[in-house]
Amino acid sequence: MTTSHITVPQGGQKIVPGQAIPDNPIIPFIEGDGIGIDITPVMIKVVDAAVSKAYNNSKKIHWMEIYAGEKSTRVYGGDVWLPEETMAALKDYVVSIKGPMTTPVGGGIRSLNVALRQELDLYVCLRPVRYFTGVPSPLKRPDLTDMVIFRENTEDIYAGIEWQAETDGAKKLINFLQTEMGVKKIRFPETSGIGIKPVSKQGTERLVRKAIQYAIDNDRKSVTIVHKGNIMKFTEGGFRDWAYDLAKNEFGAQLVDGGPWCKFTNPKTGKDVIVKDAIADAFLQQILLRPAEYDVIATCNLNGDYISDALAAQVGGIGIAPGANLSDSVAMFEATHGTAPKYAGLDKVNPGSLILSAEMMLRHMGWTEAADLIISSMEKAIGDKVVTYDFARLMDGATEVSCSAFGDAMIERM
Ligand SMILES: NC(=O)C1=CN([C@@H]2O[C@H](COP(=O)(O)OP(=O)(O)OC[C@H]3O[C@@H](n4cnc5c(N)ncnc54)[C@H](OP(=O)(O)O)[C@@H]3O)[C@@H](O)[C@H]2O)C=CC1
Ligand SMILES: O=C(O)CCC(=O)C(=O)O
Ligand SMILES: [Mg+2]
Repeated sequence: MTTSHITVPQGGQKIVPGQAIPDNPIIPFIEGDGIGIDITPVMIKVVDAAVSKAYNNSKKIHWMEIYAGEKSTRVYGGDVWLPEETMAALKDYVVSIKGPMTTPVGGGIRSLNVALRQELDLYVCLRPVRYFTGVPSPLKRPDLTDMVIFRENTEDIYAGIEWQAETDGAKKLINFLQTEMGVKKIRFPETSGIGIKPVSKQGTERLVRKAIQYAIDNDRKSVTIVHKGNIMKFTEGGFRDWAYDLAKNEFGAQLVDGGPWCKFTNPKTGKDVIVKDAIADAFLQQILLRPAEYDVIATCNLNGDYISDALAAQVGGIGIAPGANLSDSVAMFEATHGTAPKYAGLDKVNPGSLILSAEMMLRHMGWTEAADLIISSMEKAIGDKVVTYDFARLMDGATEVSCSAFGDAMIERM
């Protein structure tokens, strides 16, 4: 493979796990497809301004562009969507941020986003959902929505283990299921595409452990296991049972009123933490009607994907929904939304989601003063009704600004 399209920035230092974050860390970034070209430079400009202001120029991120997706095919040529040196850099530099990447529907390449999460074993997809005062929302009380989603990021049907209808692979698997496994319920075997949904005890436990620990560390009142275990008994149902077992075995949770809900005392606050569960369809209506009853959410991959966008809509849309993909050693931050192709290159969309993902990154690095500046300046810009099109179309008296002008509006308010 051709290598060395990556230029390591002069004067920057690598973040080394277990050591203090240097004042001049090298942070790899992937620009992203579609609106990546609009939002990524704005994110970098806003973060640089916040860091410079917060630390009086004594700290500075050294950004290192690495490539994946469509830009990678232009830089590396032909079919190179995810170069080896990109994977190596993401592992080696430990903390990174990425724009969205396109995944074609039906045929074509499989999701590069999913490939990154699987290959780096970024098993937690962490997506906090909170309300910013002034953001237009379809709810009467959007401020009651304050949840943190822990979406399992490496397993489930989302992983794409599937065979196209009428191919040798689909025929072979369907034949195996019918002849060796006694399966009689495939309604149209000749024309079925077929997929496999792996959900494991280990995968569930490591995700739920992080969710419960987050509730402890952040004084949250409950963890809700969201699943469809009534129908998919051994995958989603397994997820629910393993999650409850973990709460009991590792955190000492005791049954509430005979169960299945349980609770334990937060060792840091002395308060109760409730561990409960909800079936995914009912959960989706309850978060709209009774959002205050939900707090930390732990769920399988596909449920987490749906819930992320639904919850984001409650607090103003995916234009400001941030996220992180985490393993025990690597953290890769990214927006919840996709490449929104119809807006690509128009300098129009909301850069808030990627900027708030960078805010999570700064907090992860312990650069809380810069993170706080990002939050406060975004609150001020929205409070002044200086917003991008997505908010402006729902707000009375708003000043609609471009993607880059919204970044500038934040910087002016730091
Ligand atoms: N992690 C990743 O990289 C992700 C990648 N994708 C990929 O992105 C591609 C497009 O997916 P699609 O389903 O259209 O979903 P998108 O999230 O890209 O866009 C859907 C709609 O959400 C709104 N939106 C998205 N981003 C913003 C923003 N920054 N500011 C304001 N509004 C925004 C727009 O709404 P409106 O039209 O109302 O203005 C847009 O049309 C697909 O290939 C998909 O696979 C999808 C999700 C995540
Ligand atoms: O990989 C993709 O294209 C979609 C990913 C997605 O929707 C998500 O991560 O929320
Ligand atoms: Mg999604």
